[in-house]
Amino acid sequence: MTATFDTDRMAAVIYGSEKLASRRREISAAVSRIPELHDSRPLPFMDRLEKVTEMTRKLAALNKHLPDIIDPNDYEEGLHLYHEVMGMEGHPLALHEVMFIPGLIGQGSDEQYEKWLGRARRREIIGCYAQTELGHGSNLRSLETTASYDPSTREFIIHTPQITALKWWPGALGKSSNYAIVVANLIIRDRNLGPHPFMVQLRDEETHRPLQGITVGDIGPKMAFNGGDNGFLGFDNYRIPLGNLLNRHARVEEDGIYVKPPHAKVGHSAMIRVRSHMATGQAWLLAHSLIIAVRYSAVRRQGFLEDKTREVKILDYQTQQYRLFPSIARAYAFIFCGFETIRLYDQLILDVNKHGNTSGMADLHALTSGLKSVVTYQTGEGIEQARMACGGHGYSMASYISEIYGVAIGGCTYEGENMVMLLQLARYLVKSVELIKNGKSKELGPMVAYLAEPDTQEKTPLELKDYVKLFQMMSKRQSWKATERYLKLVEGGVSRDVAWNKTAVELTRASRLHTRLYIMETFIRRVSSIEDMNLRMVLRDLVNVHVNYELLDCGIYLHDVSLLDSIKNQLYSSLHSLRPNALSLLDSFQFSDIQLRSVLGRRDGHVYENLFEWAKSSPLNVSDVLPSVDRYLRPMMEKAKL
Ligand SMILES: CC/C=C\C/C=C\C/C=C\C/C=C\CCCCC(=O)SCCNC(=O)CCNC(=O)[C@H](O)C(C)(C)COP(=O)(O)OP(=O)(O)OC[C@H]1O[C@@H](n2cnc3c(N)ncnc32)[C@H](O)[C@@H]1OP(=O)(O)O
Ligand SMILES: Cc1cc2nc3c(=O)[nH]c(=O)nc-3n(C[C@H](O)[C@H](O)[C@H](O)COP(=O)(O)OP(=O)(O)OC[C@H]3O[C@@H](n4cnc5c(N)ncnc54)[C@H](O)[C@@H]3O)c2cc1C
Repeated sequence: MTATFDTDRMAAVIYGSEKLASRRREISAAVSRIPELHDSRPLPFMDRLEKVTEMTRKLAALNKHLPDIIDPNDYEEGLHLYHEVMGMEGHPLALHEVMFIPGLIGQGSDEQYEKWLGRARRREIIGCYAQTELGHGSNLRSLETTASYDPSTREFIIHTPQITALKWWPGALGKSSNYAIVVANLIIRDRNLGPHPFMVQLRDEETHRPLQGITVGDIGPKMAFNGGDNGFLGFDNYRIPLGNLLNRHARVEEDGIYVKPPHAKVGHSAMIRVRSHMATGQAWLLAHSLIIAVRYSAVRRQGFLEDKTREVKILDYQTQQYRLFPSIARAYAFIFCGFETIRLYDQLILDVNKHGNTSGMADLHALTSGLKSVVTYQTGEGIEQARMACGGHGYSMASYISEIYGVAIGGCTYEGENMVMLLQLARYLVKSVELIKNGKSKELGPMVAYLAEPDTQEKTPLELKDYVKLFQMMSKRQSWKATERYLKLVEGGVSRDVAWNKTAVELTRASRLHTRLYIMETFIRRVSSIEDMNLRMVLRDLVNVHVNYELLDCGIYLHDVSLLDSIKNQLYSSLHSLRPNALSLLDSFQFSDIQLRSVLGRRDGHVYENLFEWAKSSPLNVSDVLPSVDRYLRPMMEKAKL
């Protein structure tokens, strides 16, 4: 089937500009010409140590070639080059770029930039972000690592009081990093001032050996990210200079006077940054799995429809379309709302760092808390459907989908466990409903203004604005229902914390609906703004799939469920309309075969030949008879014959 649009033009919409889309193609082509930058053999055949070694080898090769391929100051070009060469299984600089440098920029003073930023950017030093501990990840107020100020030497003494205080999980900490931003409780004269970020040298810059007072190592294999070295870290009264407290916002004077930051949570900026980028990051993972599944579904033939002389492409089955197409729509929706969220984050950082204005922090915290939770969960769902859509071959590592899944669902946990983050958004929603109840609707932010709208009669949606209206109504009702349940318990004498816990499931439901509404609205807004009518029409088909699917999926929140019948029909017809463009919508992401690392999803479509070659290359097939057969199996069978 031929698509009705040009994938290069769609790539420009996905990546935000013609220039970036074409630079991405050039970068992929450049990488394809440099064998040193390719995996030396398929990653799924490697054990953990080989993977870590391979990632480190490629990283060093990349560092060498990087200035010939990209403008080192161009963040987007760099990101693409990394995805292409390093893939998704982790590497020594994984946290350096994502949290260490941004953490230093967000929390460090100009003087501290002078000291460490240039060195970090040149990669003279490698850093990570060490916050989570063995005993606590979500509840930052219970972190146990301490940084006690000693005015006599103008130093902080960093200490791990017990095993639960060991830092545990930080990416690239175990074996690669020689520096870390360590989050520890600042203690001045026995007063605990809460978690603060400190720049800490962990290893000798010459020998790479841990410094005296530091215990550091790798935490072992994980569901994914096994090319990376997530680590543990302990401190035994380890001293660092006063100047190592990252002090753009909070300061300690030499005599121990504490100058507090303009907002209690301003030190969380590195986390907010990653959360703001997660929608685009997850969209990219979802699109990876979908292109594999849709390419395969356009080649695989199984069973018959009308024509009994030729088996049908499995992509023509309505169930296959229902399994895959709503996720294509979500991948696009996540990309578009992700870009909008990144813009909001960039604006906030400018406001905070340049103008000391922290007024937007609560809004962005609420938004990104909900967004990271919904997007990671739905991405996991979509990838798992993509795997099942490939039948048995999806289960093989040749598809690479299980690796993508493992990486993606890490996002449900890191950067704030999803339930915990949904409950953060819920606090914001409850406060908003309380404002309305107290006659202060004017104080509501624009994203929650709909919570004050009166209920109207539900009617079959015909235009996009009708879908938004229905979704707003469902979301509003759930926020009110959860708030009223919570307040009733409080009014009945239950403590706020216990009442909150007794309402928590309803609260998370409210957060999900609010976030899904935001995703839907940004998707519609972006598609409506596209000038190229041809592209806009294709994306409009995608939006139709999205709004109908989302509404059906949330149908239990409607009062009049009879509406669902017409929505079902609209969904089935929009799946059918999308079929001719489904593959090209994914081709528009322009992932190269090198980047995809999937034998099943290669562009050439020679699925069976490629799978056979892959199987033949398995290390188990190097000899016809394995030593284990000689050692155990044959003797066992011989014995049975006696
Ligand atoms: C460019 C590329 C970037 C990303 C690429 C995309 C994908 C990534 C690819 C690969 C992944 C690689 C690496 C993964 C890296 C993972 C790194 C980590 O996981 S780092 C560790 C992360 N840890 C967490 O996220 C911990 C989660 N917990 C918290 O954040 C907090 O504890 C909490 C749950 C938010 C609660 O905070 P706290 O206990 O401090 O606050 P209180 O309960 O006291 O709440 C008081 C009040 O403050 C509000 N609040 C909390 N946080 C913020 C904030 N950041 N901003 C504004 N306001 C905040 C809170 O809501 C309360 O408000 P109130 O209701 O009182 O009004
Ligand atoms: C791949 C990966 C990479 C990571 N990288 C880093 C890194 O670079 N640096 C770093 O510092 N950390 C990192 N982490 C750690 C990560 O940030 C934490 O694991 C995460 O914040 C969750 O905390 P936790 O493990 O303590 O889970 P817990 O908080 O113990 O969660 C366990 C369960 O308890 C529930 N729960 C907890 N609190 C509440 C509550 N208040 N209300 C309701 N339910 C609750 C959760 O919903 C969950 O179901 C990484 C983790 C992973 C998986």
